[in-house]
Amino acid sequence: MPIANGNGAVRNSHRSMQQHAEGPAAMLAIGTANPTGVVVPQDIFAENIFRVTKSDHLTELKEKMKRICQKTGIDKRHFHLTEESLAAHPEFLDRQVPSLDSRIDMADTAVPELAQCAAIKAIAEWGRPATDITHLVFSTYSAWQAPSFDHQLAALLGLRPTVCRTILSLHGCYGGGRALHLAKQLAENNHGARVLVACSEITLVCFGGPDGGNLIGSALFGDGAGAVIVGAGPFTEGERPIFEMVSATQTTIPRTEHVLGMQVSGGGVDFHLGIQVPMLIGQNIEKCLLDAFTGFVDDPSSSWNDLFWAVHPGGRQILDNIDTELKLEPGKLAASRHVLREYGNMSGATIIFVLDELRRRRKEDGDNLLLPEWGAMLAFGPGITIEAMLLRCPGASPLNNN
Ligand SMILES: CC(C)(COP(=O)(O)OP(=O)(O)OC[C@H]1O[C@@H](n2cnc3c(N)ncnc32)[C@H](O)[C@@H]1OP(=O)(O)O)[C@@H](O)C(=O)NCCC(=O)NCCSC(=O)/C=C/c1ccc(O)cc1
Repeated sequence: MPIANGNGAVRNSHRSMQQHAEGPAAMLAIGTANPTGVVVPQDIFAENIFRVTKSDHLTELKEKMKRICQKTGIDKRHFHLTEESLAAHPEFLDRQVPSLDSRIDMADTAVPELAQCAAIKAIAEWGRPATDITHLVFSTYSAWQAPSFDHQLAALLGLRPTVCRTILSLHGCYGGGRALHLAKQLAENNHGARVLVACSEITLVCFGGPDGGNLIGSALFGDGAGAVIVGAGPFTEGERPIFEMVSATQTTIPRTEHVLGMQVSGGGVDFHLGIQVPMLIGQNIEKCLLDAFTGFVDDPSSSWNDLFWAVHPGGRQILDNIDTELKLEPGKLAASRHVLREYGNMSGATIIFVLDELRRRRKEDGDNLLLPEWGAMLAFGPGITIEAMLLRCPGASPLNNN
């Protein structure tokens, strides 16, 4: 029973949850998933999208789409939307025809189910029952109703009724970074908390026939979901921190709100990716990193190559500009480029794939040999907003702080 104290504040029986945790939060398990139905190789994407949207007569636009696809650094992408479901929803092809309701109907099942696939893998790796999860943070650009996907995912996974749910909507590509940042704060401020982060992104809400404005997004975005279990010490036997989440910041680049964004209309979600996005991110990235890491790393700017890097691969040009601005050695962004190549830009979920790929490479090479001890995680999206996190790979030895 809650008990009011003298100041009117409330003490409840879960006293331990009100205490701070020990040490920084850490990622304890990671899972990812993609729709299995449709995999489109990038070299036939232009032919494919113009055919299925009955746009073959737009020959100049199609040639431009081919040019863009060749520059993306993407080999293939996974999609939920099949040609059969498109045939059943011809309204998806024409932005002028109302289609938001049908898109929401389809997303209502597809988004939480894909999140469930990723979360089941993360929970299995974590090794504890789903009912031990105390908080859920769900991020997606497809949430348009309440109760929402956080509620559905909690039911699908059998989380306890007291799980504290939060849904982040429309953060776009920095949604995964924002969700992890929030999970860090929740885990560190609630003793014993175990936070499930889930990001599930399915392009069906923004799918449309090619027009002058949506070529870039259409050439880049793919479908995927990622899940991470976040917790801080004391760790239970069997819990193994993968990446410690040492410090985190969010920065908005001033006067760039018009450059990158999305807009809901009766015809679905339109996105706008300004041509200046890669340049703006490149120009601002070092200052943002210095703000995030000063005080935690000695003279961080002298040592960008001493870090491992988990960067959201928003587009090939963005990765190239970060390489150039930070003078990174070849291969520093290999995990990001790998994820971009294999899956495209899955918006907020992508950063979780990059973290998973980094830890896979670390494992393959024998714990900690390939990766430096300290690393940087970066995610960007509308705002332009940059989420930065300083990560640390703990030693390979088992951790048991009980
Ligand atoms: C791979 C790209 C697309 C092309 O490579 P390139 O080296 O710049 O190649 P080119 O300079 O030869 O450009 C090819 C063509 O594309 C055109 N183009 C080149 N960027 C553009 C352009 N943003 N516009 C419109 N034409 C262009 C360019 O003008 C050119 O046209 P053309 O001369 O007719 O062949 C490259 O520019 C690139 O990586 N751009 C970054 C893309 C980008 O902003 N990504 C989003 C980052 S933020 C994020 O991840 C998600 C946000 C999000 C938001 C909403 C959501 O719903 C979900 C998510």
